[in-house]
Amino acid sequence: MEISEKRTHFQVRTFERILAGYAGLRVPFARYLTQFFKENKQMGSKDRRNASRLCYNYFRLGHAFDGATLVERLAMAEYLCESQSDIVYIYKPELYDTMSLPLVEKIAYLKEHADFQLSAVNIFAEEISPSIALDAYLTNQFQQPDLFIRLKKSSASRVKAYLKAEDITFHEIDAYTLAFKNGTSLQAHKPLEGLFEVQDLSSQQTISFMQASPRENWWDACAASGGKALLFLDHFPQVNLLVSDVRMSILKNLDERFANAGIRNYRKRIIDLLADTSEVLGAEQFDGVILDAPCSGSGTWGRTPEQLSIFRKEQLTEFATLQKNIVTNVAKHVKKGAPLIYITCSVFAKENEEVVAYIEEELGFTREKMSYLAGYKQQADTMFIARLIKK
Ligand SMILES: C[S@@+](CC[C@H](N)C(=O)[O-])C[C@H]1O[C@@H](n2cnc3c(N)ncnc32)[C@H](O)[C@@H]1O
Repeated sequence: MEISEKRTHFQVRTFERILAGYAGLRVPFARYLTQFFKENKQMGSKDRRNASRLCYNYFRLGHAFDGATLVERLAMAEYLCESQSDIVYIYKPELYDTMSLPLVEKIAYLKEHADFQLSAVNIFAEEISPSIALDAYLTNQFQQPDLFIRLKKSSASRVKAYLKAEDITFHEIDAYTLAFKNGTSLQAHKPLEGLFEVQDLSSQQTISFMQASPRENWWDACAASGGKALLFLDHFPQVNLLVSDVRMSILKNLDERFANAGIRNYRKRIIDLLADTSEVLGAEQFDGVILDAPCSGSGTWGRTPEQLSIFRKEQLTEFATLQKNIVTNVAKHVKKGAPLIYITCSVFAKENEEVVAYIEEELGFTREKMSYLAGYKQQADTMFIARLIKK
């Protein structure tokens, strides 16, 4: 399409208006944007797509080029995130010719010619675990992660045949895991209903840390809407599972998802893991506990890049304290010799390795294994998982 200065300026004005309205708010940007579009019904779908792209690209810059103007920063973000952009053509024409280079080369180019510092993207870079390949992780923040689905064993070939017939592009990670470019809409395809779960690749990979035997009693202590619980029951259908969360509303979503998956046999409780858990559980102990703890979510900031600008340092300490308090309560309900599976979607050592050290030193567990699920290598989220055995 021909480059129109007038159209581009208009897009930039809209972008500025959206950002000005979001300043100081601490809600997820996606929620704010949906509201903005509702209040601006004159915007067509193309305008909305464009505005969304500019904002998300802008957020991906984090704190890099903090001293530059808003429009200069937007142009830099467009340069790094896209291979073509009218905004770069108009506001940073000197960069336009190198736009189609691979991302790593564009980063190298900006380092040399524009004093770009990759570590400025995430001002908490020092907190990121040494087990994460920092440059690869930060570079990956400039790309939107893929959409992943998990297929039911019984319907995997049916789903793949349908996708091929409908010409929907996907990448097969393994027999039951498919990746799609983000923005692919599968919800609209009625024949696929109930045949898959949307679940990030790293989240799917957590199953390799959970071995369970039939008739064992397990507890998913932060079940939310049941992503991990569904995965777990898919692999270990004969296990008795208790699911709990502090939020009643999210457990309603879990009920719906379990019903759609045909799972009826499970126990469900509302449990605040910061309160006295014996009020609900008594002295009950489990053959295995999954603790997918509340965390900064920094391993998923590729999907919520606004966090690079709005996350505060105090929050990291608050999360680490919360995690230690929660795990102290949960640990009492693990049988001797049984596993506690500790999971976060964070890349910060304070929420991961340091919590694992606390569990070992203060709560009487031995670490069997721990690992980062390095989603940044596969356009997915990054997660942390540890398997600890009660002594
Ligand atoms: C990372 S999410 C769990 C995601 C879920 N396991 C899944 O796979 O979709 C963490 C959950 O911990 C819950 N949570 C936060 N504080 C809690 C508390 N004090 N007691 C119990 N659950 C809590 C949140 O409501 C949230 O649903």
